[in-house]
Amino acid sequence: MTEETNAPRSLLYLDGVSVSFDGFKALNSLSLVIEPGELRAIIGPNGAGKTTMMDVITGKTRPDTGTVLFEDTIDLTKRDEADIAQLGIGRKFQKPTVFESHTVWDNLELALNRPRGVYSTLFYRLSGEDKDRIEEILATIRLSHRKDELAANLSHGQKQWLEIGMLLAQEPKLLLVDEPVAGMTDAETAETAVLLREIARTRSVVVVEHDMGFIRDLGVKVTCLAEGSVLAEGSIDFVSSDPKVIENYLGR
Ligand SMILES: Nc1ncnc2c1ncn2[C@@H]1O[C@H](COP(=O)(O)OP(=O)(O)OP(=O)(O)O)[C@@H](O)[C@H]1O
Repeated sequence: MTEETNAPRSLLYLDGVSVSFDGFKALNSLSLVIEPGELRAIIGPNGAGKTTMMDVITGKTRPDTGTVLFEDTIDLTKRDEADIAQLGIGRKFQKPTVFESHTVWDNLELALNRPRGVYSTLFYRLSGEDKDRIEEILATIRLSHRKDELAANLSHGQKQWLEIGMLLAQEPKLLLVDEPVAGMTDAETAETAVLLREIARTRSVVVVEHDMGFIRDLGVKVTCLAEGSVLAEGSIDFVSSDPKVIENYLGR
């Protein structure tokens, strides 16, 4: 028995999820469970269904069959994309999309999850609490020393971190991150593993990556997808020594 009896058992629950495009099964009875506070790595060859899985979770694509539940009871297949974002699922696409002509600070301020509407937008003043939250995010994303810099002047890796920070400003319960380290320097890649582990102390994170060194650095449970379903799941050593994974992915 845990003390928090109301806490969800699974944050995200996918069971038997299938999606077809013109008869081709992009997802083929995919089942996956993410626990509250879990950091999970997803690997798999091109076309394995990783992006389609993210699209199903965020409501961009409707599954043909299967169950997709958030916090045990919320049926995500019945919600639209805006609803799902509001429920606390944030998604970081591969390319950074920050406001280049704004400062790092302003990018985070714009992303803060605060009441919207004409009145609140016109008369909104940043509270002390909001400022503290922005400072905290800046520290998490390693950009405190660059807060007054225009986002355009950041390195590619720093732009990725800033966008992660903008998602954190919305306090997601689940953060989906697509190939964050593509194009990063080795130092930025190593730092990103540390950063995501820190973020996962306060929320769940699902990260899709091809960079096996980075996946190893993360040191978390790995799911390998192939042909739209789970091929193998477990520690990186377990998954990377699985003959099916070697044949379908690592050995290619
Ligand atoms: N909107 C669509 N219409 C038709 N086919 C699609 C569509 N979206 C995805 N597919 C197909 O579904 C399969 C799975 O694609 P998906 O993008 O989910 O794979 P992935 O694992 O993310 O691959 P990658 O590592 O290359 O990003 C691919 O064969 C792809 O061509």
